[in-house]
Amino acid sequence: MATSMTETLSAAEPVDLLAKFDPIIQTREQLLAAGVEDPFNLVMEQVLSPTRAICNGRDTILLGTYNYMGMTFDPDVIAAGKQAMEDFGAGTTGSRVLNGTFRDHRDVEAALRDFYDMDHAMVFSTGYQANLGIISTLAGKGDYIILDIDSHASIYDGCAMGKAEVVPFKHNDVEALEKRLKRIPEGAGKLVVLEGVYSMMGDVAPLREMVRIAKEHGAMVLVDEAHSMGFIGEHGRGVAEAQGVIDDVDFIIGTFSKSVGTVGGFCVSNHPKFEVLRLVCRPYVFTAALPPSVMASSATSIRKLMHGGNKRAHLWENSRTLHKGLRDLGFKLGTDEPQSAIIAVIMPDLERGAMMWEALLKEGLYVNLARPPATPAGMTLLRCSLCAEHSAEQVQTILGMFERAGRAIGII
Ligand SMILES: Cc1ncc(COP(=O)(O)O)c(C=O)c1O
Repeated sequence: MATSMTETLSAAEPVDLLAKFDPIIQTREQLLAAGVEDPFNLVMEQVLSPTRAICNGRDTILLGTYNYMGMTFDPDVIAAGKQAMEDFGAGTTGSRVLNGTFRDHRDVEAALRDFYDMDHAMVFSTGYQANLGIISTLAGKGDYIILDIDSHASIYDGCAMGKAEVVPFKHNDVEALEKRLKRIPEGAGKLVVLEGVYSMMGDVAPLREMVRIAKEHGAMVLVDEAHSMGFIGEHGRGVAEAQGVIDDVDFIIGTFSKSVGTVGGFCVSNHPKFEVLRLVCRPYVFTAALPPSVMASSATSIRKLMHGGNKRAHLWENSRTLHKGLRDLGFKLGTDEPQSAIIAVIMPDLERGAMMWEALLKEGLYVNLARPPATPAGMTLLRCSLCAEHSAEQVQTILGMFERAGRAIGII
């Protein structure tokens, strides 16, 4: 006898594939029940400048964006995007290897080659996809990826996709890296993956020593410079440049979603066979290319970043002032000295971190509430990221807000 469709569907109770996330749902509900505003429900209703926005109805200083160089509102960056949208339309509707390569995709890759003084540049839809694509394509089954344990999720996902053997080492520990490299079988393919600046704590990698050790052991080196492009190093090329090892790095990964102020990701390299990656890298081939407007804005921004000397100096000044001010107030910080534009304020626990985050928001300050699993060692952080457009007065205002909120919550 034939069973009806409804009977068949109601016969078996489905295993709820979302049930494994119950602890996350509970933590969130506890915080909401304690009256803490939902950090995931923040809406930028109007953006007034790179450093100010109306968020959830409040005029707010932005101290938690990656708009390090304030390029989102640069008039030339906006004009280039508008013009490209008029000339080429809103989107590409195709992969780079089919109908998705427009004039501005070529141009942004030329801008990247000039910026890094490298032979090859390949643009992806995001930095996440750049790591996913480049790492999974370079290192596959039988190869080894030796990576800092605090690496960004996109690096881990790239490793998982490629199925290489993953060998993590203790964060920023040169000896641990060497030990791991020594254990890898002779003749195996090896890719050492590092970041210039680690985005949770804002600390910088000892690339000079690490790149040397990697090379001594016959490994290729990839450095993700997402959080250093534009303001670290003599030409803003990042930590590898600042530490004098950029010529020994095989692949640099970067993103447009931070200093460049748009969206997109990239890899630059001097490797003579680099261009083959365009044919074999799945997250490059099997997705639509970014709109020409985004590419034109990005190219303009990158070229302006090449001449960003004064802005860089001001960003560093802001970073030093905020770091010293917070330390003097008694906050526990992620680094002893400011090493980048990110300053991590370590909270005693998630609950007080969330309360502090909310108190700051009520003061009119937005910072990132960073929590496990994104953070190292289960820490809760209030992550402050500075912009070259923050004025000296704004930095003082920010310190006043931290002082009031910190005293109200009892953290200082
Ligand atoms: C180190 C690092 N790599 C890659 C990415 C991904 O960049 P995107 O936002 O372009 O996907 C990020 C984003 O935060 C990052 O911090």
